Amino acid sequence: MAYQLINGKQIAKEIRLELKHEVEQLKAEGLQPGLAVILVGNNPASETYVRGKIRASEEIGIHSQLIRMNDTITQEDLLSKVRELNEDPNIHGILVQLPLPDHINPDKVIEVISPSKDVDGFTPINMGKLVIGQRGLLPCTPYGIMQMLDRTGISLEGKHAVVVGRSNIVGKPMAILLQQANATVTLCHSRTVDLPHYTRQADLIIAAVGKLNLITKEHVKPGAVVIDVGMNRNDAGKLAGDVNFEEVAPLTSAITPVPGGVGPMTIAMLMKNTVSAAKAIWQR
Ligand SMILES: NC(=O)C1=CN([C@@H]2O[C@H](COP(=O)(O)OP(=O)(O)OC[C@H]3O[C@@H](n4cnc5c(N)ncnc54)[C@H](OP(=O)(O)O)[C@@H]3O)[C@@H](O)[C@H]2O)C=CC1
Ligand SMILES: Nc1nc(=O)c2c([nH]1)NC[C@@H]1CN(c3ccc(C(=O)N[C@@H](CCC(=O)O)C(=O)O)cc3)C=[N+]21
Ligand SMILES: [Mg+2]
Repeated sequence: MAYQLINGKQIAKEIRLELKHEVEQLKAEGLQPGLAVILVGNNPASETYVRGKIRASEEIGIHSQLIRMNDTITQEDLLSKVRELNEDPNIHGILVQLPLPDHINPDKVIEVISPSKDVDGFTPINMGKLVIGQRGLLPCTPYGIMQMLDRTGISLEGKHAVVVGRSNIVGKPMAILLQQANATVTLCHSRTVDLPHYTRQADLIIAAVGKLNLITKEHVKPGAVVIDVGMNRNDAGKLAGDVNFEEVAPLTSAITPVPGGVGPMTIAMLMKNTVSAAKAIWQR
């Protein structure tokens, strides 16, 4: 069966181009959006992702500042840095790259980020707004997936969406957004008994676990749409998702690849949130 390969890389490129034009206009009016990225330590995966974020900012014309901190830094010093950025008028978006070293409590760090500069959408205020349906900054990965589905013309109304993974940064906000788009949502996790029983009923599967090849052909109903959030390394050391692409893709009506699917959308939405934050802060 022919399936549609959802080209997240291309959709993300289009969004970045739209943002570039918007930033050109804002700059002409005297506003340059600014993003600060804090990277603690030198985890190689984090280095790659942060580089992607800085590169996208430069391309769009967003002022970016990369703040590197040693992994021996104290939690208090990290909190002070965030508070300083909260007060910096040239910075409209603050992102603290996760994961953080074990001696730092990520919840404490996220909590001090000003909600109006929280371009990850991770603060309790923005998470709370999401849950009660108020406008706020949305978490980039679920937001990017919603944009990707929308721009691909995949409707959600009345569909059964099964989200696998319940993290605060992907699975949980994803389930909320899908439900707000009138899908019927099932949220699965590591204690789910008989995962394929649920995923086989899905019109849309969102796999956000972090386990190579977790989703096989036995998990998928013919014609389903499959979105792969996972970022894993396979035996050959290559990036691969949670979905066994080779065997699953022919069963689907549409599927995202890894790389080139959800990842680039996440970065595009970070850029979108930074522009939105800049406009909102500027207007008040
Ligand atoms: N492309 C992108 O832009 C992004 C990709 N990622 C990637 O997505 C993946 C998930 O990230 P994240 O949400 O942060 O990960 P977490 O590790 O925080 O969460 C993983 C979730 O998967 C669940 N889980 C674990 N094993 C199973 C299983 N066998 N069956 C069903 N559910 C299971 C866990 O359940 P429980 O709650 O019970 O522990 C948990 O809810 C990772 O590969 C990450 O690298 C993440 C962010 C952005
Ligand atoms: N505060 C915070 N915010 C995040 O948004 C955040 C985070 N911490 N910690 C880690 C996860 C992971 N994440 C990704 C972003 C882009 C790609 C991405 O661009 N992936 C490319 C490939 C990149 C490569 O080649 O390695 C792709 O899928 O095509 C992947 C993963 C954001 N995260
Ligand atoms: Mg991807």
